[in-house]
Amino acid sequence: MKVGIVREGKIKSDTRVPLTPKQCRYLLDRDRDLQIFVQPSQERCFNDSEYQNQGIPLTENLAKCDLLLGVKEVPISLLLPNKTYLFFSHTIKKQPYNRELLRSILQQKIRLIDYECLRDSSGQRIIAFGRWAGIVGGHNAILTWGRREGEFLLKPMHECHDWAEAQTYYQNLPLSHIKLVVTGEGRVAKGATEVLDLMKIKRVLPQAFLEKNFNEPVYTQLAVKDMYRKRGEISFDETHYYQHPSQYESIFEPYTHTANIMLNGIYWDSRIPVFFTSEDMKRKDFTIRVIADVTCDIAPDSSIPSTIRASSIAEPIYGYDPVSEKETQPFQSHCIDVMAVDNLPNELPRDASEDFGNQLISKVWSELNQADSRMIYEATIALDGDLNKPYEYLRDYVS
Ligand SMILES: NC(=O)c1ccc[n+]([C@@H]2O[C@H](COP(=O)([O-])OP(=O)(O)OC[C@H]3O[C@@H](n4cnc5c(N)ncnc54)[C@H](O)[C@@H]3O)[C@@H](O)[C@H]2O)c1
Repeated sequence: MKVGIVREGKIKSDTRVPLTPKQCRYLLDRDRDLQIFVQPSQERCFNDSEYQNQGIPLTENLAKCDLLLGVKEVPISLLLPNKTYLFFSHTIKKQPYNRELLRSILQQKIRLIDYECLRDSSGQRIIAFGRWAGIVGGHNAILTWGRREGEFLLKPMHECHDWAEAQTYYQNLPLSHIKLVVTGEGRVAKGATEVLDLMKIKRVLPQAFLEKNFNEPVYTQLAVKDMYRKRGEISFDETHYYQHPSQYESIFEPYTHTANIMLNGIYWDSRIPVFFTSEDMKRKDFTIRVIADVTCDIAPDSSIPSTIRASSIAEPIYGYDPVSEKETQPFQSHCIDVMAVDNLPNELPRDASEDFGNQLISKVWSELNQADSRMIYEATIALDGDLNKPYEYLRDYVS
């Protein structure tokens, strides 16, 4: 098999890679029939010479490759027809901004396998950058609070050499008695709580978070049962909830009167209740002043109405005025600060890429070589110029 690693084209400053130079070498040493080529790039967190030093040839033209690996969406103008591509396509929620991309993939008879759709037999995603998004999201939430309150300046993660350096700043942060609520229990939420634990922010149960005053910074983490209830019922059936989220309503409101900081780490789609509305955000007793929205769906199709755009690593924070519902300068007392960077793992690209490549090698690589792999079939959105069966529901989106 001939594999090509494409140069990232969507966000040039996205420096992540699907396989590090050493991981390429590892794979080559174990498979004589494998060849790997890398498109040169000035931007990658692993530079061209690091690939060359591992004996991986650089080439602009990847036309000879069977499988092309990227991270973010490959721009339409760079797609090669009739190839197999593996990248995050952000099409499965019918995202309007990627409709043309999927159309073009179909027209060019490209086989598209999406990392986001690779799942194990229990339906769990098996490869993701989520933990790193959570780690950087947790860091940025506290960084934003420190700047907003003028309490301290935390070095931005992307200015740290690596994750190990960032951790050295967590020991003695002069944090006031904040209350921070983390939503979700997946990779993002776990990464975020890793940071909060390292900062020695005390973890408390949701009920204590709502009812007690603390003389130290605290956080709580909410599972789905803490965030939703079936309309007209008290008991909560998680299996039923996941099957029919639209029959449920949010019970997040008490946290909007209690928390200072919210870190959103759930998966969300339009069937799922929103946490609060823009009207709720206008209320005087809405205490949340910093929202680190790692989930980062853009309003109005978002669980958080103040996420009106994605922000960038260079300028991660914007203000949101709840009265005008418009963007403002950050760090103003009457406004809420929003951190909505949509490529957070790229603040720690080497750590995140290495972790991602390890997951790709250990959980996916052998499946790619099996013609009848169920895992690959179910993650294949397009092939032979048509939608794959599990993605038939995208027909109206592309037609
Ligand atoms: N901003 C970024 O750079 C960035 C990077 C990676 C991931 N993300 C986003 O973060 C979100 C979470 O990613 P993850 O890797 O933690 O996913 P995950 O699958 O590991 O976890 C998702 C969590 O969301 C919650 N959840 C799932 N279904 C839900 C539902 N129907 N209703 C309410 N909550 C539900 C659960 O707590 C679950 O554990 C995704 O939307 C992902 O796209 C953002």
